[in-house]
Amino acid sequence: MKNTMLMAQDKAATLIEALPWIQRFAGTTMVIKYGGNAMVNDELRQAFAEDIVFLHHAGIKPVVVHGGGPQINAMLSRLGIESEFKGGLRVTTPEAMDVVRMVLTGQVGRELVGLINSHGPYAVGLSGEDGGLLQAVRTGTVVDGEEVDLGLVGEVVGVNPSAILDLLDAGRIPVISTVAPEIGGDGEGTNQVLNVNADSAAAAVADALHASRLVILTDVEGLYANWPDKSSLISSLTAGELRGLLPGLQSGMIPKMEACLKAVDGGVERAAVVDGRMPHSILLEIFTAAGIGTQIVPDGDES
Ligand SMILES: Nc1ncnc2c1ncn2[C@@H]1O[C@H](COP(=O)(O)OP(=O)(O)O)[C@@H](O)[C@H]1O
Ligand SMILES: CC(=O)N[C@@H](CCC(=O)OP(=O)(O)O)C(=O)O
Repeated sequence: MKNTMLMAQDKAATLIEALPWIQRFAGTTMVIKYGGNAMVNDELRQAFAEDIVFLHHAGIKPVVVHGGGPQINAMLSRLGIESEFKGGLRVTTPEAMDVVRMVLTGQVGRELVGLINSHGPYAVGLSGEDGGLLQAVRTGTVVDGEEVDLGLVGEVVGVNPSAILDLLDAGRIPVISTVAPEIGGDGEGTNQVLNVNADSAAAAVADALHASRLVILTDVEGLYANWPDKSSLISSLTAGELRGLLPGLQSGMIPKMEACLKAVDGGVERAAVVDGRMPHSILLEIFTAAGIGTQIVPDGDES
C-alpha cells in the first residue's frame, strides 16, 4: 500500500515538473529532426509518435523533419545501385536521386505520418518541393583539402514556410522530407531536385519558423568531447564553445553540430542532440529541468 502511494506521488511529481515547461513553451514551434538511425525498431517509432502527439496536446506546435539514410541505403542495395559518402554526404547520381526522393517522400515520410495518425488525424506529409518550401543550390565538399563533386547534392539557401504555417494554423503536424528543388545562379528553378542533409535542412526550417527549439535525435547520447570516450558527454555548451570544437569533430556529428550552431545563430533559443535509442527522449529533453543529451545555447545565455 505504502509503495503504491509512493509510486503515485512519483508520478504526480513527474507531471508537476513538466508544468513550468508546458507554460513556457505553449504556443511556440519546435522542430524535431528524426534521423534514420533512431527509427530502428517499432517501440522507438511508436514512442516517437506518442511524444509528437503529446507536444501537440501540450499546446506546442511540433514540426517533424526527417532523414532516412539507412532506409535509402537499404533500397539502393536492393536495386543494386552503388552509393558512397564523402565528407558525411552521399554522392548522389541521377539514378540515386530517384531512389532518395522515393524513399524519403514515399516511404519514410508516409510511415511517420501513419504512426502519428494512429492517434488521430494530425500529421500531413510534405516534401521540400511542396508549396515551394525549400530552395537549394548544389554543393560539393572538401576532403583532405581537395574539392569533391557530390553530384545532385544541395544546401538549403531558402525556406518559404507558408505551407508549414498553413498546416500549423489548421492544427496539423507537418512531417517534412528533405528533398529540395534546385535554384540556379539566376535565382530561377532548374526543374532538378537535390538531395540535402536532413540535419542541415531541419536547422534551416527551425530558423525560418523562429522555433523555440531544434531537437535532433540520433544514435548516441549526445556530443562527446573526446569521442569515443563515453565519460566525456557534454551536457551543455555555448555557440562559441561549439565553434571552437567543430574543426576537431568527426563525420556523423559534424552536420548535426553545424545544424545546431546554424539554428542558434539564427535565433532559435536552444538546439539539442538527444539519444533517439531511448524511448521518449524528446519528452525528457523538453519537459524536465535537467534535460538529456547535449544542448547548445546562445553565447552569454548559460542559464
Ligand atoms: N564527438 C562525437 N560525439 C558523438 N558521436 C560522434 C562524435 N563524433 C562522431 N560521432 C558519430 O556520429 C554518429 C551520429 O551521426 P549519424 O550516424 O550521421 O546519425 P543519424 O543517422 O542519427 O543522423 C554517432 O553514432 C557516432 O558514431
Ligand atoms: C546529402 C545526403 O547525404 N543526404 C542524406 C539524406 C537523408 C539523411 O540525412 O538521413 P539521416 O538523417 O538518417 O542521416 C542521404 O542521402 O542519406
